[in-house]
Amino acid sequence: MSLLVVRVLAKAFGGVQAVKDVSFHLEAGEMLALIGPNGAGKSTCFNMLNGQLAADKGSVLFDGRELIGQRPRDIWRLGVGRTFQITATFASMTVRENVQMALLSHHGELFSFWRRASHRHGAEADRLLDRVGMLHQADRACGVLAYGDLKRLELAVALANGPRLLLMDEPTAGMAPKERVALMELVAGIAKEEQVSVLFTEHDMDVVFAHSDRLMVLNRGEIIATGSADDIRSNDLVKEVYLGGGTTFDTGREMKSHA
Ligand SMILES: Nc1ncnc2c1ncn2[C@@H]1O[C@H](COP(=O)(O)OP(=O)(O)OP(=O)(O)O)[C@@H](O)[C@H]1O
Repeated sequence: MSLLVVRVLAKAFGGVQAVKDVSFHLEAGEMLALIGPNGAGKSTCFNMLNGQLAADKGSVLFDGRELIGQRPRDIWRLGVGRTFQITATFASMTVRENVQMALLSHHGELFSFWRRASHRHGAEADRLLDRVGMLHQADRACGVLAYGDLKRLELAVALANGPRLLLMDEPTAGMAPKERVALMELVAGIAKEEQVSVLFTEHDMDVVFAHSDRLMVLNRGEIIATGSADDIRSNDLVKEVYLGGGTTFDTGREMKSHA
């Protein structure tokens, strides 16, 4: 059985049907990209999957358990992690301390005072930092990190929870092209080696085509296409939605308009 099975998920805001009967599945270790123009419903989908937003209807089975109706914290505890468009780390703490905080939280030890916290889970924090290529910066304050390094740290923080599914909302937003490739190679490696499934949204089509096993295209709340990069590239409806038809997906293109 698939790790994640989403069935007829829907959400309206007033008269706007933001997500309309969305159904899909995600396998262990799979990188699935959810793409679509601005306002297509991607964030709304994500917010329902992790419990931040109540669905109007539908079902989200994660490893056989229903997530709809559960609180975000409980969904997170079940192993659904999330990284944000805006990086969420503590600027005054060191890189290592940020990961230690996440590990404390994972182990249900957040009642500890920080003085104790800084002495806990150091080895595990370093292992995670090594995994994301940040061990050499472990003692630096988070506030002075370059943006790309913050994103790596954010990934380590998400991994501290031992997720089996990672929801990544535009993980490479604001990064230089080279950094984008490096971050997504890292994520793809982790997905395969540790069998973590990744559902991500992304506007950079180079990133999407290079690093997803499968893609889903959302338009006006509905999935209009699912398939491999080649399937999606050659899909006339997708081209129409993104490009107004007629053209091809160019290298470096960011798909943002035509909602
Ligand atoms: N809290 C809200 N209240 C009212 N309308 C909303 C709300 N959140 C989203 N919408 C509307 O729902 C639709 C889908 O929005 P959503 O943010 O999910 O799209 P998106 O694909 O994530 O867009 P983007 O790529 O710009 O982030 C849009 O029409 C949006 O205006």
